Amino acid sequence: MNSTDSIVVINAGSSSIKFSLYDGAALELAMRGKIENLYAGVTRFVAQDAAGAVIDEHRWSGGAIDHAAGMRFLIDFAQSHLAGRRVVAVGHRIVHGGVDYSGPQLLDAGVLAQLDTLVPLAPLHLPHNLAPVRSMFAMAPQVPQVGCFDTAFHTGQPAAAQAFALPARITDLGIRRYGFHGLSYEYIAATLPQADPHLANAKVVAAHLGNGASMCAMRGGCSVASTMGFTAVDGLPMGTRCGALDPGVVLYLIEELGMDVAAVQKLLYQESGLLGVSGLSSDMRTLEQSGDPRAQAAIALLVYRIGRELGSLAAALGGLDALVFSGGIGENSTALRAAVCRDAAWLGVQLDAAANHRSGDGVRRVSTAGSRVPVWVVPANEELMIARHTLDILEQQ
Ligand SMILES: Nc1ncnc2c1ncn2[C@@H]1O[C@H](COP(=O)(O)OP(=O)(O)O)[C@@H](O)[C@H]1O
Ligand SMILES: CC(=O)OP(=O)(O)O
Ligand SMILES: [Mg+2]
Repeated sequence: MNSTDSIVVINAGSSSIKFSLYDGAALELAMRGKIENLYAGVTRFVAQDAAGAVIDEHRWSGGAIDHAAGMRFLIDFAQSHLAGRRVVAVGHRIVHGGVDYSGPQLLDAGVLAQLDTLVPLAPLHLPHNLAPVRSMFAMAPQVPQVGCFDTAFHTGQPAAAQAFALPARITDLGIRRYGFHGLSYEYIAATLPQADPHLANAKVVAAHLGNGASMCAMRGGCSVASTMGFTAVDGLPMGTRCGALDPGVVLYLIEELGMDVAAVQKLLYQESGLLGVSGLSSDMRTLEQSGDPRAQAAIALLVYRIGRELGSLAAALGGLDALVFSGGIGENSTALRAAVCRDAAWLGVQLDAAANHRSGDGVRRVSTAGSRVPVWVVPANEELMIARHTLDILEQQ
């Protein structure tokens, strides 16, 4: 890697595509951009330079922008802003690695074919994660591409945390709990001890609350348990996903309501969560600004489920030394942080109202000096983890 060599990172989520450009072996951020609200009423694109200054913005209305159109736009944008840089690798977030991929992986046609078989385990994500890899191979076959898996960080969880109480012949097929948002948790695990060295070996629960949402129990920076399981529909209610559900509900939907697999999948992944409960929107900002009681009911259900999971994850850890908020909601919603922390007072959590409201976009502590359990906000940075893993793989070639 010399100073004009760069790594491109692509993080295709369920409702957004983020990209970042990192320069040289020090992985200095040169530029980042995001298309958000794909498929929704107004899709927004914004690109920023390393200092955070906006260098371009764009809006589309009418729900016309899907993942493919978003990627085409981003590729055109990135190509016209490379300014003499040489792209030496592209790193991708890939949501599911199944049983076979427990670390970053150089991608090729064989790996892609294997990952295609995991699409039913992450229908909202994996097709959108894999499509840009194929477009890049078609455009620039000589540029190495690296896949970084959301599931990888959780592979060291204790056996009990990974198990469903199903017969061994089913478990042996790989039907077990995996956990997701691993790149986000890995970044938090790396960042928190820098903010407070006392937390290096601590029992930490981190909540990644974005359009997809999960929580992770970490001990000494390693994943011990997660609210997401076999798929990213488990655990907390999300923008459009239902979260944990009695499996009997699925049987009832099929047997008694006559729904087929596609209809059940659409209901659980795209019509539930904040959108389904409120009947209004999957977007937390919209719900918070709404006076409609259904919007408040949806937020209250999310807060309730976060509180229940927090107790469960603290039990998995045998205690709680710190609580971390991340993701679009966790970083920005002061009201949600306040509600969650109020309910978690019994665990020794005491939020500092002024610190919670103070605007800022860096790593920050938002609990009182006397709070037994410190509360931190750590802005998600899955992209930096992907860039680091991609560089590691490049250096091993
Ligand atoms: N200022 C804010 N207040 C409350 N919620 C916010 C704010 N900014 C963003 N959000 C919420 O964050 C969520 C999107 O999170 P994000 O992590 O960007 O999504 P993704 O999982 O697609 O990457 C949306 O529900 C959005 O409304
Ligand atoms: C795993 C997952 O839910 O991802 P996202 O938050 O990008 O939807
Ligand atoms: Mg996300």
